[in-house]
Amino acid sequence: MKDPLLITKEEILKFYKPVNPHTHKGLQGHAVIIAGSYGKIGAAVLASKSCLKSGCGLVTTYTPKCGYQILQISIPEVMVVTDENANFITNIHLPIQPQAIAIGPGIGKELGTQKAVFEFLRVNKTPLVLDADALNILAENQSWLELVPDNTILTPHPKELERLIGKWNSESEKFQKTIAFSEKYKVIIVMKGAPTYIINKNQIYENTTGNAALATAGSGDTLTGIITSFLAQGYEPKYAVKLGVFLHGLTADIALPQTGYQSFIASDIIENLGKAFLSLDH
Ligand SMILES: NC(=O)C1=CN([C@@H]2O[C@H](COP(=O)(O)OP(=O)(O)OC[C@H]3O[C@@H](n4cnc5c(N)ncnc54)[C@H](O)[C@@H]3O)[C@@H](O)[C@H]2O)[C@@H](O)CC1
Ligand SMILES: Nc1ncnc2c1ncn2[C@@H]1O[C@H](COP(=O)(O)OP(=O)(O)O)[C@@H](O)[C@H]1O
Ligand SMILES: [Mg+2]
Repeated sequence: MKDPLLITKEEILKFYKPVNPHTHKGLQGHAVIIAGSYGKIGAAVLASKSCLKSGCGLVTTYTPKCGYQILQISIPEVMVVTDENANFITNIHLPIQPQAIAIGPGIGKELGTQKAVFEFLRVNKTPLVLDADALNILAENQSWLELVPDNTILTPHPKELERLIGKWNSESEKFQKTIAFSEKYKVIIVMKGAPTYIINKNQIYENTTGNAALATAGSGDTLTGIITSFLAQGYEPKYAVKLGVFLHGLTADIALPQTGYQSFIASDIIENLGKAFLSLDH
C-alpha cells in the first residue's frame, strides 16, 4: 500500500475557488438532497442545511410527505418536493435538473424505497453522492452499482463499508478491498473514521482535520450535504470530497474550545462552517 497523501490547508488552497463577486444563485449550483423517512427527517434537515451553508445557490430536498412542514419550517431557504407516500420514499420524480444529487440519509430500507432507488439509479446521469441507507440498499443489491455514474462519491462509516466490501482481518486488507471496490465500480470512497481516508482508485488521501467531537448523531449526514454542495458548485468529484472532508473536520476543531467533546452536536458543524471557510480565505 502506498503512503497516504495528507489533506492539508496547503493542498486545499491549490484548488479552492473563492466566491466570484459577480456570481448569483443561479451560478452557485442547484443540489438535490433525497433524504428522510418518518422519524428520520432530521437527517434530511441536516444534510440540506449543510449543503446550503457550504455555498450552494439553491437546494431542493426530496422527502416523504411527513417531512414537508418540518423542512419548510426549519429551513425556509430550502425548497421541498415530496414523494406520494407519507412515511418513506417510493418514487423519485424531480421536476428540476440539478448539478448534483445526494441520496441516502435517513431514507430507510423499505422495499418500496429500494425499488425507488433502483429506478432512480437506472435513469440518473447527474453527479451523485451515496450515503447511509442508499449504501445499505446497494450492499444488498451490488449489481445496481454498475448503474452509478463514474466518479460517484460513496461515504460509508466502517459498518456501511463492511456491508459493501465484506469483513476484513487487518487494516491493510481493509484498504486493499476498498481500493479494489473503487477500481471495479469507478467510484470514490470516503472511508469515514478517525481519521477519514479518501480512496480514489489506487490513490489514498488522509484527512488532517476533525476530532472525537464528531462522534455524534447526524455528523455524517452533514458531511453528505457539504460534499454535495461542492459537487453542485462545479468542483470535480475528487476535489469536492477533499474540500468537504477537510472543512467538515475543521468545524469541529474550531468549535472544540467552546463546546468540548461532549456538547458538540451535528448542528454545531453547520454553525461553524462560516469560520471554517473564513480560515481558508486568509
Ligand atoms: N437525526 C436523524 O434523523 C439521524 C438519522 N440517521 C440515519 O439513520 C440511519 C441509520 O444509520 P446508522 O449509521 O445509525 O446505523 P447503521 O446500522 O448503518 O450503523 C450503526 C452501526 O455501525 C457502527 N458504527 C458506526 N460508526 C462506526 C465507527 N466509526 N466505527 C465502528 N463502528 C461504527 C455502530 O457501532 C453500529 O453497529 C441512516 O439512514 C442515517 O442517515 C443517523 O444519521 C442519525 C441521525
Ligand atoms: N472519533 C472521531 N474522530 C474524528 N471524526 C469522527 C470521529 N467519530 C466520527 N467521526 C466523523 O463523524 C462522521 C460520522 O458519520 P456517520 O457515522 O455516518 O454519522 P451519522 O450517520 O450519524 O450522520 C464521519 O465523518 C466520521 O469521520
Ligand atoms: Mg451516516
